[in-house]
Amino acid sequence: MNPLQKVLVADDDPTNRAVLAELLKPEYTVLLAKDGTQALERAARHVPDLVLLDVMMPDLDGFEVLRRLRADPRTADIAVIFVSGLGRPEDEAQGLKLGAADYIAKPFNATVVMARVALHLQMVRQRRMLEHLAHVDGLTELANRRRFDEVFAAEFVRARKRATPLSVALLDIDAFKQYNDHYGHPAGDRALRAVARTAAACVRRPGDLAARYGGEELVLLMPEADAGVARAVVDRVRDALDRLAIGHEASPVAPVLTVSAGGATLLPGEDTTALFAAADAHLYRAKQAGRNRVVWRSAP
Ligand SMILES: Nc1nc2c(ncn2[C@@H]2O[C@H](COP(=O)(O)OP(=O)(O)OP(=O)(O)O)[C@@H](O)[C@H]2O)c(=O)[nH]1
Repeated sequence: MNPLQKVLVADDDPTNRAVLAELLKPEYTVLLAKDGTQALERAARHVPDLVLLDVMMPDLDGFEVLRRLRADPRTADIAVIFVSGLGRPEDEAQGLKLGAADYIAKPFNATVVMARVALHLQMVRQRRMLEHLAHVDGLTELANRRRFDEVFAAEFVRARKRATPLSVALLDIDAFKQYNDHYGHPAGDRALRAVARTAAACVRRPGDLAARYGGEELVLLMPEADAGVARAVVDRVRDALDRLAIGHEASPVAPVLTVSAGGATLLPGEDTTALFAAADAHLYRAKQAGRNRVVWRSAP
């Protein structure tokens, strides 16, 4: 049992709240809400792993609270169990149709509540693990290409809607084949992890994403960064790698591991495919021009 998992108990009856809190406290972090409004506010602020939600509450009823939780991206995925005095099958069916994980009728049995809470929290952990595996590259621990594609599509929509800049940079390790040939594949893996860590440490703004696009190619997604800001981020990565000074005796470019980078900032009328292709084309130019440099698409 993970003591850090958070359970929010939302019930207008102080006795019910106290009973549930006492039950849950030894094993979970318990948060309390005395009505629907407070439940929504606490759920958005603390993002609990599970909500035990009363149905009949004075301001917003539990069904409405669940609808609003689902409508807010911050709380949409939180598991909800209804704990309700409405014990008719149609009430239970309505709760489950709205997307509740479970429905417990009052008066409840403490052992059954605890067993169901444990079961649903285990499912939450398993779902998170699957999401992690689906989104994270195993070697570098950066976001993987699938995750990048999802975030790129979402950030593109946001950038268009808000008329804010969106920049993409592709980074490719120079002479990495020679590195592997010279130092061996396990050392190549370590170097790749070091470059990934360095890149991740340099993209620090909320919304920024560093991902492994494939092989020895990383991609940085920088929402709200214009070309100047984004290029400075790539320069930071290159400076940090310089300081790290991972020896590369076999490189024709420098005695240490270097990267080439190509970047582009979204133009009016451009889609994600064209923006990515522009960054890629400029990476190619950086390689052609001798590697160990950044080439950014100039503004038209
Ligand atoms: N160790 C290791 N090597 C990888 C991994 N993914 C890709 N590579 C290697 O990266 C190398 C990429 O080779 P190339 O595409 O020729 O690129 P390069 O040698 O860096 O040449 P330039 O990019 O033109 O400077 C190949 O030897 C791949 O085997 C990985 O996960 N681990």
